[in-house]
Amino acid sequence: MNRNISLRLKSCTSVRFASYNASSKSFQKRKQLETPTADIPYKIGSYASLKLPEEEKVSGLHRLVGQIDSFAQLKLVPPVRDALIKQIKQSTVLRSQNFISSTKKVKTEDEMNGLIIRPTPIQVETIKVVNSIRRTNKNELKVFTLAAETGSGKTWAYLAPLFHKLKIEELESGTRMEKSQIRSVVLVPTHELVYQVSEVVESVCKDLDLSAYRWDVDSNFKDFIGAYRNKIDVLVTTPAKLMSLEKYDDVGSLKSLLTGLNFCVVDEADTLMDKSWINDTHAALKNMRSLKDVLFVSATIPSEFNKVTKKFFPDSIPITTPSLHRLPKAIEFRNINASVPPYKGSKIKALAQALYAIHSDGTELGYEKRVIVFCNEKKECMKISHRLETEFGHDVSCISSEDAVDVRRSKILPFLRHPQLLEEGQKQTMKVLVCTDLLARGLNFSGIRNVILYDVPKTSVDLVHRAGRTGRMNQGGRVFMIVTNKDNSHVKGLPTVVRYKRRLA
Ligand SMILES: Nc1ncnc2c1ncn2[C@@H]1O[C@H](COP(=O)(O)OP(=O)(O)OP(=O)(O)O)[C@@H](O)[C@H]1O
Repeated sequence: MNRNISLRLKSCTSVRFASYNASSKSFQKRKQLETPTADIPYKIGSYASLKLPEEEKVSGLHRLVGQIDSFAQLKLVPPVRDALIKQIKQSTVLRSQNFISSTKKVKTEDEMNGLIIRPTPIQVETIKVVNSIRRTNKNELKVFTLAAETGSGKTWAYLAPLFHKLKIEELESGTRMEKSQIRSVVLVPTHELVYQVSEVVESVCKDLDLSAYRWDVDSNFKDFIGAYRNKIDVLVTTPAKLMSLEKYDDVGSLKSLLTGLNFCVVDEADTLMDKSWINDTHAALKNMRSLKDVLFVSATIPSEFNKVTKKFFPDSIPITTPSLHRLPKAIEFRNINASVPPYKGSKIKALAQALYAIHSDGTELGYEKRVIVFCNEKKECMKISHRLETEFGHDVSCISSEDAVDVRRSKILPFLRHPQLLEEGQKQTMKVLVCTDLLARGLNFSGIRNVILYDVPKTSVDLVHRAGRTGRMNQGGRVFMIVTNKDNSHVKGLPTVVRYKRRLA
């Protein structure tokens, strides 16, 4: 960081995050709204954007969570269980703060080191329900809507039953398993997610002697068709990219290409079922005629998504966790009021000061710090990152949908991988990523400790996704939201809502 600027900032104010006058009327009013005991859902915008399934449909599942403490208690073929545990261990960051079952109070040394992996609530529920549904009609379509808080291990919640079913089918059909088919597909909204999910899928497929294929912008049709002729066990792609297969002469029709496809996951379903994506998602699903299991997976259930799934799949089975629509408990949430001195209404100054405070707060010792800044509008991102770089000397990357996919990937990578160790005696470094949440949705940023919301998110859905890039899998994280006096009391009350674990609506 530019030394002059950091000194100026330091002299302006000590590390300062806004506080409110506790005697003011608005404070008193807010206090009433935030009564910790009240389990009334808390709205961010002017209307409720989130919806919960009926209590009686999920209460039995919630009871299950306390009863199961090990993957061994869940119905999974042993190679799948072993591969799952191996992959999770490889991907864990900062082992000592890894997920440890809350039902078990005494932590052994292995647990403290992250060597014992226990299923998270959403993993318990999904594996139990999807793997145990007994079919009267073996070919009957079953649709599941699976929703749990961000960073709670939803990827493995759907991959475990998917791999389990693939292995069971193989055992049942022996050597009669047909070639030239796609057996399952995982649909995600962005190329970044195709990459992230397929990395996990590919590594597990190797252990399970299955084949994975990533059909993405940089894939080549000749390779794809070669893989298809040998059988693709898991295809990872976006709905639009899947539909693009229709344009190749060798394919004939997408329906025939997808004959034999039994299992489909629609990951980040709240995005893939919203109005800008639904046409592609719907078109892709319509081409899958032999589906037996469809899993819609999401961190939130927006009202619109709830309406659409109810309309198309009235018998869908909800699988949700007790903490759905609450921010992860490991998150500490604070507001920064940009209307007060020294910012005097300048959000960019408030942001620069927050970054400076994070940079010098003595946390993450020995590691490069990484901070993610979310804005509401694409065009704002460029402006903000430019000013942070030129006026305040920060090391900033800005993701834009106009960047080529590989450029975007290289910008995001330093934030996805584990934090880098600094060399002995090296001065603290810090990288900043400025983006909108669309490109960051679902990305498993590894060990990110600080997120800044430059703009107040427009809905609870946006808030959940953005804040959820930190505090993943019970690792601690801080979220700072820049507010102004113009924001309403509901917005200003969010830190208390998060502290008391109130549900968002
Ligand atoms: N049972 C477990 N114990 C410990 N770590 C786990 C477990 N299951 C998954 N993880 C790890 O937790 C991290 C977050 O998982 P994942 O990305 O699946 O979260 P998610 O619920 O899909 O989040 P989002 O809603 O943001 O997409 C990953 O690094 C994953 O390897």
